[in-house]
Amino acid sequence: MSIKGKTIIITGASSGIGEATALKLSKEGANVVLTARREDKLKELKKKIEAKKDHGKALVITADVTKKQDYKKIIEGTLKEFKSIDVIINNAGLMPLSYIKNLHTDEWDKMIDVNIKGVLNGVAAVLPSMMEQKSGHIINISSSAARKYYPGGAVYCATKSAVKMFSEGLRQELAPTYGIKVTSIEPGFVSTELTETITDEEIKKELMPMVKDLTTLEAEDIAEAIYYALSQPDRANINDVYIMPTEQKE
Ligand SMILES: NC(=O)C1=CN([C@@H]2O[C@H](COP(=O)(O)OP(=O)(O)OC[C@H]3O[C@@H](n4cnc5c(N)ncnc54)[C@H](OP(=O)(O)O)[C@@H]3O)[C@@H](O)[C@H]2O)C=CC1
Ligand SMILES: CC(=O)[C@H](N)C(=O)O
Repeated sequence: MSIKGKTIIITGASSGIGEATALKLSKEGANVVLTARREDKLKELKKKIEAKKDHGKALVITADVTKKQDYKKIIEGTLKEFKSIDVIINNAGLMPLSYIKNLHTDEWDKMIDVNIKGVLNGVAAVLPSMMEQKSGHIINISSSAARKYYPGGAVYCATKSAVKMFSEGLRQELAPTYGIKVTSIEPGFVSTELTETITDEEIKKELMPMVKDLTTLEAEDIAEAIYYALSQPDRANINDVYIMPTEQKE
C-alpha cells in the first residue's frame, strides 16, 4: 500500500531513528510532522526534505513529549496544515543506563516520563481524530530491551517492556473495532546519539566497550522496518518487528 499523501507525526525527529524515518517516509511521498525539542535540527531536516524532488512536505513543531499542552500544539498544527492524522510514530526516548545500586533516581524519573508517559501522551493526543475517522496507525518504538535485561538496563528495559505491552493492549482494543493498526518496533543496538545520555561511569567502562566492537544496525534499517509495517494492505497488521544486529548475541 502506498503511503503517498499520508500525514505522519514523528516524535524525536531531530536525530537518529526519527530523522532517518522522516527522510524515508517523505521520500515515499508522505507528509511528515517533525517534532522534538531542538528546533534548529528540525528546521535543517525540513530543508533537506523539501530540497528533494517528489518528497512529501515537512512541518516543524517543537515539542516536549512529556508536556500534554505541547501535544495540543502538535495536533492543532497538523490538522491546520494537513487536515487529517494518519500515523503517529512515538519514537522520542532516552537511555541513561545505570546500575540500580547507584540510585540515579532523577534519571529513572526522566526515562519513565519520556519513554512511557511520552508514548501515552502521544496516543491520547491522536486517538480522538483516529477513532472518528475509523482508521490510523500507531507505531511505538520499543526495543529488544523489552524482551531481556542487559547491564544497567533495569529501568530502561522496564520502560520498553511497558511500551511493548501497552502496544499489544492498544492493538487488541482498537484494531478490530476502529480499524486503527498498532505496531511495536523492537530494535537491538542502532548507532545513534542515544548512548550520549549515559552518565553512569561504571556503565561507560563496562558496556560501552562491548558495543564498540559490534557492527550495529543503522537508523536507516529501522526506517525500512517502519516503512514495511506502514505499507501493508488494510487487512494486515504487523504487531511487532524484532530486529537485531547480526553480530549482537543477546
Ligand atoms: N539506538 C538504539 O540502539 C535503540 C533505540 N531505541 C529507541 O529508539 C528511539 C529513538 O532513539 P535513537 O534514535 O536511538 O536516539 P537519539 O538520541 O538519536 O534520538 C532521541 C530523540 O528523542 C528526542 N527526545 C528526547 N527527549 C525528548 C522529550 N522530552 N521531548 C521530545 N523529544 C525528546 C530527541 O530530540 P530532542 O533532544 O531534540 O528533544 C531525539 O530526537 C528511542 O525511544 C530509543 O529508546 C530502541 C532500540 C535500540
Ligand atoms: C537494547 C538495545 O540493544 C538498544 N541499544 C536500545 O537502545 O534499546
